[in-house]
Amino acid sequence: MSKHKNIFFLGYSGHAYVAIEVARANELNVLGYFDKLKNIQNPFNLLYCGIENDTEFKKKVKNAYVFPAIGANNIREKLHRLLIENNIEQIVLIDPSAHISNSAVIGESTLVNPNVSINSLATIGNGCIINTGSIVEHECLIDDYTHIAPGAVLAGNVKIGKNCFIGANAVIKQGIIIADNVTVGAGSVILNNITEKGIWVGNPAKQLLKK
Ligand SMILES: CC(=O)SCCNC(=O)CCNC(=O)[C@H](O)C(C)(C)COP(=O)(O)OP(=O)(O)OC[C@H]1O[C@@H](n2cnc3c(N)ncnc32)[C@H](O)[C@@H]1OP(=O)(O)O
Repeated sequence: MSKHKNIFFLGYSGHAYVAIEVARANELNVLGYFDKLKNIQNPFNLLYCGIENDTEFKKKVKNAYVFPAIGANNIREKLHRLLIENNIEQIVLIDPSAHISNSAVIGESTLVNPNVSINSLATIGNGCIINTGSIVEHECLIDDYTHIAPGAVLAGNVKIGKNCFIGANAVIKQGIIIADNVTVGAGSVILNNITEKGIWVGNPAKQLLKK
């Protein structure tokens, strides 16, 4: 049972659209959004509430959750830190179609999209995105602000650092450890540990070194 019935969003574009629908699937009432600019398309007819760092922000979001719904890991991290600094109520948004083991732990302000599976004893940090249809197997550890894109598969005991992006349909072999700030390309297959930040692509994945 959620403590509040209402929620505001930080950000209102593609990624937020999915998060808003997940919130509604959890019977939360979406009151509006904060962003730098008003979204002209406004597909969900939401109220524009201004920017999140004005002096009235805390007052405006009283008695509601606030969810940082920005795809870029570094911006989502900033917004999550703003929520902590202002002692604002956070929530984990999990689509009802996701399978979450009772022994899994999921941090605040993380979004779990439709048809995800998170298995036994997996631990997921704060402000992560576990995107549509991805699989997080037993005992995986995913650190804060990491995005697991649609269809990616993390086999058992995989450890992924902070601020990583694991591309759509990537596969990470069991037991692999990935450092902070790593990007894995769409469809790539990781068979060895990645110990430094950078971009890895292909099968088996190799570091992408820009010319
Ligand atoms: C709901 C959502 O939409 S969530 C978002 C889901 N999106 C994704 O998963 C996309 C993930 N992004 C990628 O795969 C990107 O291609 C990245 C981040 C790996 C690389 O992007 P860039 O740095 O712009 O690389 P760029 O496109 O210049 O390609 C550089 C080289 O890497 C190769 N390459 C790029 N991506 C991949 C990949 N996924 N697998 C294999 N090779 C790749 C390119 O073919 C190119 O090779 P070349 O130099 O021999 O021609």
